[in-house]
Amino acid sequence: MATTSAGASEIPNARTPKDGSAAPESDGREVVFSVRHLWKVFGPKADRIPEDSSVTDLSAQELREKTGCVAAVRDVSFDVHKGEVFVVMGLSGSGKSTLVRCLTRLIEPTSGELEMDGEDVRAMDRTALRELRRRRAAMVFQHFGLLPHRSVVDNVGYGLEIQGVGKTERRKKAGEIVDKVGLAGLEKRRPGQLSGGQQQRVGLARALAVDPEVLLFDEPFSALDPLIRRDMQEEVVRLHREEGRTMVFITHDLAEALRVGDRIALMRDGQIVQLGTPEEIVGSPADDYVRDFVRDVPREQVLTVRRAMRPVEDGEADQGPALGPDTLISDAIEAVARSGGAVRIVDDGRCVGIVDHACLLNVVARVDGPQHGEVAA
Ligand SMILES: Nc1ncnc2c1ncn2[C@@H]1O[C@H](COP(=O)(O)OP(=O)(O)OP(=O)(O)O)[C@@H](O)[C@H]1O
Repeated sequence: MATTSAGASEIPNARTPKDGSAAPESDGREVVFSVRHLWKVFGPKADRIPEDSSVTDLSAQELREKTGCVAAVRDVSFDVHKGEVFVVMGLSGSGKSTLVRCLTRLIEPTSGELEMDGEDVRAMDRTALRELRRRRAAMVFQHFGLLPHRSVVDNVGYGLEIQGVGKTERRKKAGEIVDKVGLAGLEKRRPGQLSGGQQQRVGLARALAVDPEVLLFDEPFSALDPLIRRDMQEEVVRLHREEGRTMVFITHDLAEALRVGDRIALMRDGQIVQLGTPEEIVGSPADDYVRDFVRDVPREQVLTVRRAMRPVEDGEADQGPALGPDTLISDAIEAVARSGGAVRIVDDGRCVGIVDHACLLNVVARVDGPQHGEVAA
């Protein structure tokens, strides 16, 4: 795959044909949620909208004027892979919350296919749905909904209580999770005696206590001040690294999306305009909207040397310092500055490219040099 084309051919398109021929590829990875042609329409005769080809291509505003309906989610298809942090990002009103609530049918989809672990979620009865929400895909909300008269440890154990787990076992398990999220020593406090960040940790701990396969976060940190927010983002990344739990994370904050996401689905007017890794979104924006969105991102902190390296010339393959192909441009800049010359990019013992001052600067300055895209990763 050429470095600059990364993502373009892999981006699952939100508006895939009805026959599913362009359904997203999962690269052989295990799929937790599989979503195909999902629609959620609010308004009169909403269920007719996805079927009616005379209105499905209208803009959000035209659709509203013509039908009185809002298509909060429009023909969206994607997979969430096991063990990834899948971020749903977009401006206010783009459909993030509606889409994620559709995954566990907290909002009932209008049409489309929806599976979790191969099971048809739309066909589930009330009992199966309750089980899904309680044990399999737990939601962490922005307003954490803690019980004010209960202690931290009892709030954390609440989900276990609902499951009928006995008090001793509940307290033991809740105590372990309290430690895990950095609340040790605060077990007996009431939520009102905690800071916003600590309360959010309790909310997170409560979701973790039931050991769900997937954690769904709805803008969990947007009410927190920036430093605590940063702390919580690191907490999520740490938990994810240690446990490999699958997470779906809604945010309208690009920096947050880039920090926590393995892949990001960028939404606009109910559609996914681009789905890719942070590097693909920042390095190969799908259209002007995405380009505008990522314009102020410090590219050197997101892009790797794969996008900067030039072909190896005679005599360069065996000498000089080496870096891995996943090294961030910012780290490579430091390495090149220290070495005073070119640095080899070595993958699996093989020199696959070279970075020097010029090609690193080209990426930072958004100049596509002649080497750009010519080196196979
Ligand atoms: N119950 C409803 N009835 C009618 N329209 C709705 C309803 N819920 C959401 N919408 C509309 O659907 C669109 C998507 O809303 P949604 O809340 O999913 O967006 P969002 O990206 O999560 O926004 P925010 O970041 O502000 O929470 C918006 O235009 C919203 O007004």
